[in-house]
Amino acid sequence: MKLNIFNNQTELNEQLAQYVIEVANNSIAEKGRFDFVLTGGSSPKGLYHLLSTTYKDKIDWDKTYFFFGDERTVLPFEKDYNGLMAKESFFDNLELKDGHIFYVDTNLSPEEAAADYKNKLDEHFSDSAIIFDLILLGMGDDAHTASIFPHTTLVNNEELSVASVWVEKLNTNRVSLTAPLINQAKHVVFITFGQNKAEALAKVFGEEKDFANYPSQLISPVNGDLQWFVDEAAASLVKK
Ligand SMILES: O=C1O[C@H](COP(=O)(O)O)[C@@H](O)[C@H](O)[C@H]1O
Repeated sequence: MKLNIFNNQTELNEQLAQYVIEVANNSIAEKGRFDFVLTGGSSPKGLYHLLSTTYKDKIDWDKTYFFFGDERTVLPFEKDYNGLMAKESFFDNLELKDGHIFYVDTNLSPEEAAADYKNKLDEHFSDSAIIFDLILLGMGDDAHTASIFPHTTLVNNEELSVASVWVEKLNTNRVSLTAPLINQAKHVVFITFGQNKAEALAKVFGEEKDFANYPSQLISPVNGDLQWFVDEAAASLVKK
């Protein structure tokens, strides 16, 4: 696990964009395509914009496939749908071919949407192991990641799968990749900045393992690498 600390969001996004470009180009050179899982929330908007404008020509988008680590159970493209944020800040700047974006179908019930997404992943990976090239993750100020929230069933889910989960504190369901599935990826990167993430980040990097309270601690790729891209503010309470 590597903790990369930057002075500010601008530097963080710039360096993370270079990292994504490198992983994308290596993946395309090695296997002919780049399977890229996006995070939702607000943190990645600047990165998505940078990749799809300034660095648009640095990645072969015809060989790139986009997925989502989690989705909120609002209807597709309604406010708060993670896919809407990605569409507006990323995809709308590119000329993507059909079939390159795997949205979660929230017209279905949460359970059905999770099963449907897992089927689509199995199909894309031709029924072999689902190993993404790069999974980008955010972290909430409660240390949740994807939609693996503290004290939810997803904390103890040991399947390599996609699951629906009831999140009591938000009074809603979510759909999320499970931690074991995330941990199959070749590269996992957290993007985390701002003072409001400082306490959670210190806990996640603390010596005590407490997955129920700090689900981001569950992320530990089996054969891949884990990087954190954070700013000084978020890292301010981490013991160095
Ligand atoms: O609800 C969510 O929150 C996390 C963190 O979001 P951020 O706004 O603090 O960046 C995000 O990673 C996840 O995809 C999203 O559904």
